[in-house]
Order: sequence, then C-alpha cells, then structure tokens
Amino acid sequence: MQACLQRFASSLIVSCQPVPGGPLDHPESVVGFALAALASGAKGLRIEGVANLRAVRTATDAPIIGLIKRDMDTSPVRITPLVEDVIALAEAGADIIAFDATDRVRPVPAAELCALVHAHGKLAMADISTIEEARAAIAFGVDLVGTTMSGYTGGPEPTEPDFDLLAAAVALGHPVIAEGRIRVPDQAAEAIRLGAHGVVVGSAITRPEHITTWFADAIEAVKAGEDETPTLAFDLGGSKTLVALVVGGRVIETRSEETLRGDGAEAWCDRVAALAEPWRGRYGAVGGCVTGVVDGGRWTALNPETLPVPAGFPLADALATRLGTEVALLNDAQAAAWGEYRYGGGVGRDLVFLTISTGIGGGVVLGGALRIGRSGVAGSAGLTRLRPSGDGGPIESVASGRAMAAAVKAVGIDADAPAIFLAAARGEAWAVGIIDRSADLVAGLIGNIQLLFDPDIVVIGGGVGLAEGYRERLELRLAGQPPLMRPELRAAMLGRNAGVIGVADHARRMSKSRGTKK
Ligand SMILES: CC(=O)N[C@H](C=O)[C@@H](O)[C@H](O)[C@H](O)COP(=O)(O)O
Repeated sequence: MQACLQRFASSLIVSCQPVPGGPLDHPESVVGFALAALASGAKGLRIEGVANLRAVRTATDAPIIGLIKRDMDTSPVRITPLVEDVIALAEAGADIIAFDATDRVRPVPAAELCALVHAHGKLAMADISTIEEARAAIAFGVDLVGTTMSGYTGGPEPTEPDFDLLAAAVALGHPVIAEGRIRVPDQAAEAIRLGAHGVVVGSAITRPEHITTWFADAIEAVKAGEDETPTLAFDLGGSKTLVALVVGGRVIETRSEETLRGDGAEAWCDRVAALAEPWRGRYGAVGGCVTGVVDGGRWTALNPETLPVPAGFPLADALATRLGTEVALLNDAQAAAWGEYRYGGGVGRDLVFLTISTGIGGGVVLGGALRIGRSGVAGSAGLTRLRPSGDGGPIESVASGRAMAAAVKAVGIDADAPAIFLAAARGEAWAVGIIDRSADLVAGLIGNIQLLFDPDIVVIGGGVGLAEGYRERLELRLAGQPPLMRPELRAAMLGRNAGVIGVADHARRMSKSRGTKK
C-alpha cells in the first residue's frame, strides 16, 4: 500500500465534491470532474459518498481518498464518523480512507477507525485541526495526516490556508497532506515547498458556485466603494523572500523563495523584482518590510547574523528603480505589529508586538500610530539587555530560537527550536530547561514593556512564541505581577503573513497621503 502513497508524492490531488444539493451533485458530474482532473495533471482524487466513489472507481485506477460526510445530532464530527462508513468505503474501492481525527465528542474513537481501516487493507488519513491532534493520530498509527479541519471546528472561517499548521505537522516527520482553502496555484506550490506530501484542492476546481461567489463578491465590493486594487508587498527575511498581493487584510496570492545570504543587497532587490514581475500592472501601492533597520530609505542590519546587510544600503532607491514606483518600507517586526493592529490579534488596541522566532523582534503601536522611533529601531526588544553589557549579551542571544539551538549544541545535542519543543513535549528535561530559560527572560522583558508603555495588550508571535506551551509559561511567570502591572497576552493571528499585511496597509496609507498633498 505504501506504493499508493508514492503515486501522488509531491503532487496535486483534486477533491471532487460538488456543493450538496447543487446542480452538479450527482455521480456523473463527479466522474467528469475526476477524469478532467486526472487528464490535466492531478495524481489523486478525494471523493465523498459511496455512490460517487463506486462510479469513479469504475472509471479510473488512480489513487482515491474516500470519505463519507454525515450531519449528526450527537457529534460535530462529520467526516467518516462511523464504523459502517469505513466498511462501506473500503468495499466501494477507496485506497485511502479519510476520517475526522479532531479532539471532539465522537461516536467512535479515531484510533478505532484507524485500526478498522488497516484491517481492511487500506491506508488511513487523519483530518486534523491542531498539531496535538496530528501527534495523537500519528501515535495511533495513521499513514497520512491532513490539515483538512483547520478553521472548521468553531469561530469564524479563515480565508487563507493554515500553512503554520502544515509546517508544524511536516516537522513531525510523517507524510502530511495540505488541504483546506488552497485556492491559487502559488499556494499549492508553497505547500509543496513547505514539505507537504500532496496538496488537495477542492472548491477552487470543482465548486463553480463558490468560485462564482468569489468573483461576484469582488465586483460587488468595488461597487460598494471598497478599494479592491491589490497592494504589492514583500517581506525580505534572513531565510525567505516572500512577495504577496494584498487586498485589505487578505493575502490573495504569494510567491516566495529562499533568500541567498551570500548574494548581497543588490541581488536580493533583483529577486524581489523578479518574483513580482508576473503581477506587473495588477497592483497599486508597493510596500516592503525587511529584517534590520530602515531609516530614511536606507537599510542597515540590526543583527548581521540574520542577514549581512551592508550599513546604509539605499534600499528605497534600489527598489524604486527596479519596480518603477515609490516603495514604502518598514522593519519586518514593526510591519507585523501594524498588521496585527489593523487586522489581527489586536485590532484597534494599544499594543506591543513581540515575535520570538529565529531572533526576537518587536513593534509598538500606541494611539493608533506605529512608533518607528528616531532611528527606526523602536520596538527592537530582542536587543535589550536585562543587565548592563558584559552579562552575555542581549536577550535575543539567550532566548531566541537560534540561541536555544546553539545552547543545546554546546552540550552535544543537535536540535533546532521545533525539535526542542517536541523533546519538551515528551518530557525531556534538557529541552524543558532550555525553554524555561527563554521564557524566564522573555517574561522579564514583557514585565518591563508593560511598565514602560502600559499597552492594552502584548501580542506574542513567532515560531517559538506560538509553540505549544510557550505562552502558558509566560503567563505563569507573569501571574505574580500586581494587577495594575500585569500584561494581557494575546496570540498573534496573522502568522507568516503579518509583515506583508501590515506593510501593505502602511504603503496604501503613504500613497494616499502622497496623493492628497498638493
Ligand atoms: C472541512 C471539510 O469538511 N472539508 C471537506 C473535506 O473533504 C471538503 O468540503 C473540502 O472541500 C476539502 O477539504 C477541500 O478543501 P477546499 O475546498 O477548501 O479546497
């Protein structure tokens, strides 16, 4: 059966699920969608319902993920909840059987469904919504994990795919299928870049009703006066260069590639322009955020280890020449702070944003304004020291993901930050100790930030900041503060896109204010 997995490795799987009750909801259409998809590059299919599955099975021997959806009064679980569903799918010819493996009230334990799938000689795919569910499913033996259920277990439905969950699941070292809200080719490509074993696309290929609504809504929004012209935004970081088309708080398309550290600033600017080239003519304002300080259009490294930017590089001019328009620039953490303030975890509140990631950065938004500072370094929390120099350096050099990895390497353990968190979740003392040390320092930093700015909230982002158990560690350490000085922590909501969303909004504002200046 493992050969079946290989047949769609790094490939597209098309979910052929018509809108229930819609004009295309019958087996003939499902077979039509399936054959059209396979004729055009898809390597696998995802099919709902026994009648559809039987019809498609007769038409092709391509790998099929089968599922049955049910709406039950007793459980919110919809995808293949029952023993009889697994049996029916196996008999109808599914190669892989997908079932909801979310941690919710359910008629049959997910582990039992998994065992039953295996007993029928089929592969088991767990549709999960959190990294804990992924871990649990792998532990009880599933062959594949899918990000299918992320965003569908309560609360408002997101519009973007959950690539943070995908990356975290891939790090578990088990095959992962990227599924849910993948609507444009660049998102499918990004999922593969992040290490997905396969990418399931459904609505954007086989639900004309949904696709039509996306177009119609966009047109209606223009009629209603909302500006739907995309803004071009980019985020040039130490490991990745991301360009995006952004409308309001939505990223509608992205392209990205690795930042080649040795190439130098002129080449990094060339790459931004090359990545944005296919979108020429589609965007209005242009904004970009970068690791390091931007002051008066010039760019300087804050920490050359992140990216060796030459001091005072004329970034605004270099980009304006390549893109043929003015480019509004921000430091990446400041841009993310603004994004979280406008559209994410701290809309409209006085906030300090802290990203605890490879490095540690931050941004301050007070009274509705992003504080850039005299030289552009406002919010650079990772560079602060809790004691005068000579004590082992800035907080970032002890508490960041990179520092944590370096500290364990010094004692002979080879583990990056995600691996350290995994080891801590298994209860390994060395890993718990290193995370605690980081949380001690960052909690001290947050306590000081609260006293300096007294913000409504402190928004925590970054791979380390959002890793399992980290914010709880911070809360625990801050719980003893007197109520007046106790920070209110919030999780960042925009993930990897916070920078481009924030700087796009900043760019729109800058271009409007240029337009109104006579
Ligand atoms: C949450 C849930 O019930 N998802 C279902 C799972 O089979 C389908 O309705 C989705 O269409 C499928 O996951 C593909 O996603 P998208 O249509 O966004 O490309």
